[in-house]
Amino acid sequence: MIEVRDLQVRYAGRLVAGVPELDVGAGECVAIVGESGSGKSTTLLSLLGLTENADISGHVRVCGVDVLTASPRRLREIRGARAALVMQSPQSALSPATRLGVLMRRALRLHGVGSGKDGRLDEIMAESVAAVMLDRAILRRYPHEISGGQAQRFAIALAIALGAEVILADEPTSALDVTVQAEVVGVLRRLREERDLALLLVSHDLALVSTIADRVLVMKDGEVVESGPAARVLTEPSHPYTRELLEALP
Ligand SMILES: Nc1ncnc2c1ncn2[C@@H]1O[C@H](COP(=O)(O)OP(=O)(O)OP(=O)(O)O)[C@@H](O)[C@H]1O
Repeated sequence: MIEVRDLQVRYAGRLVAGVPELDVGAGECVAIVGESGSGKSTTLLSLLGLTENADISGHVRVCGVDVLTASPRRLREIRGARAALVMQSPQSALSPATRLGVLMRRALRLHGVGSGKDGRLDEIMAESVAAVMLDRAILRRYPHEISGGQAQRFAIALAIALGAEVILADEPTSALDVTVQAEVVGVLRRLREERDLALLLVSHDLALVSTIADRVLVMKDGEVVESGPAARVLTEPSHPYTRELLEALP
């Protein structure tokens, strides 16, 4: 689903993200961890061709599309629909005067989901909301009427309704309190298993990562300093920086 080789992202000549190798298959979860400014978000955004003004080299394939050479049209086809980005505070990205149901319906129509005469649109919306354990009544609410955890789950529901095969999540739970974080992670974990989603997660929260990721990439100052199975990296880190991150855990 995601295949990265020798990715280098530079701003004004400075290397801000260098990733030699990153693969995420269907049903897998890979996490990128590291301190603020280490290049995690830049890596994630570059996978959808969303790093404006950056010089990018290497090979990036997402859902079969060669991202670095694809036309804007081809990129628009995978963005949102096949590969969805879930950000830290999705509420701010939602139009404030539009009910969530209207917003979801528009997004689905835009991508041609549930179109035709079979009237599947309502069914798809109801199914996706149920899949993230939200009450259907949420579709009648406005963005300011829902909590951060609900907004996060709605963003995931939207991705599912659109038929996403890949979810790229940037600090999906860091704005939430601990109980709600666990709920959102639980939803992601279940969906990954039930729907074979490929999940790439950016987080500075190693405790969270240990509960969901199969593999971990540790980034520092724009470079991957360590990578491997989560169980190994998080228990027997080989790089001093990873040890530092682990020691900083409460
Ligand atoms: N559009 C841009 N133009 C110039 N520099 C940028 C741009 N976007 C990011 N950077 C720089 O790239 C580096 C990596 O930033 P990035 O946001 O990827 O880090 P991060 O690890 O995700 O940090 P955080 O956890 O704080 O989001 C930073 O030094 C940042 O200032």
